[in-house]
Amino acid sequence: MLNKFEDRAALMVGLAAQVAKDLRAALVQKERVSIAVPGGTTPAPFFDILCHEDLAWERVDVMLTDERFVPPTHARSNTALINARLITNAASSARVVPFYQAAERPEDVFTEISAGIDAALPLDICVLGMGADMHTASLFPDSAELADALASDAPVHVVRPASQPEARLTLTGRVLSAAVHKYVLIAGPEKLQALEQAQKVRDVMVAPIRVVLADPKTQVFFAP
Ligand SMILES: O=C(O)[C@H](O)[C@@H](O)[C@H](O)[C@H](O)COP(=O)(O)O
Repeated sequence: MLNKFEDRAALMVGLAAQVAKDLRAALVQKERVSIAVPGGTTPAPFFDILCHEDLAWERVDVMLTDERFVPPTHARSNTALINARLITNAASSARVVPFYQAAERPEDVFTEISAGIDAALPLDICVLGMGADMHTASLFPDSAELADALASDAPVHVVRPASQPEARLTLTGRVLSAAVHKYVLIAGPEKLQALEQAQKVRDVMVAPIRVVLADPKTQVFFAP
């Protein structure tokens, strides 16, 4: 389902209201609730609104959908992004599930990070971004590891997409598609065009966003 908003401010308010509603409903049913959120340049205004929602954040596990394997001091760190913009104000008591640990290579800390993520699964809510190349999380069409990252039984996978400057850790296709509530947050005409293309393409290797688009319950939140 496509939820179109008149502008980006309304988009971010609309998605924050939906996610807060889902969190509150899940918190009535479960002791702990888990949510995965994207990095990148789009979601920060969404985080700025969601972080003020009055709910039992101390019972919420927050994780990324993917992380560039760079330290939190790095300008491209998604961990730094959510620590600054989401894990603050009312949401400061949420528990962040680590996606980064200092190491030469992500493979060196994979077991520990994977175990921490696994303990917080299945996801109650997953908010995903999407690139103009129809990637989502760090499931990129130009990644030699894509087939394994889609099929893996592990919760995360190390990928080294040709188009990206650093190695990445991404939630696997299985984890993303198993989330109870799935949302895709996109803005701008280029992303809408990519979405329309992804809905025509049947091959998840060409359009990795199909890991969630294939589920008719997935909701897309869009503004021009
Ligand atoms: O690490 C990342 O970059 C994100 O998690 C990634 O999956 C992002 O959602 C898309 O690349 C869209 O990024 P933009 O929002 O910057 O267009």
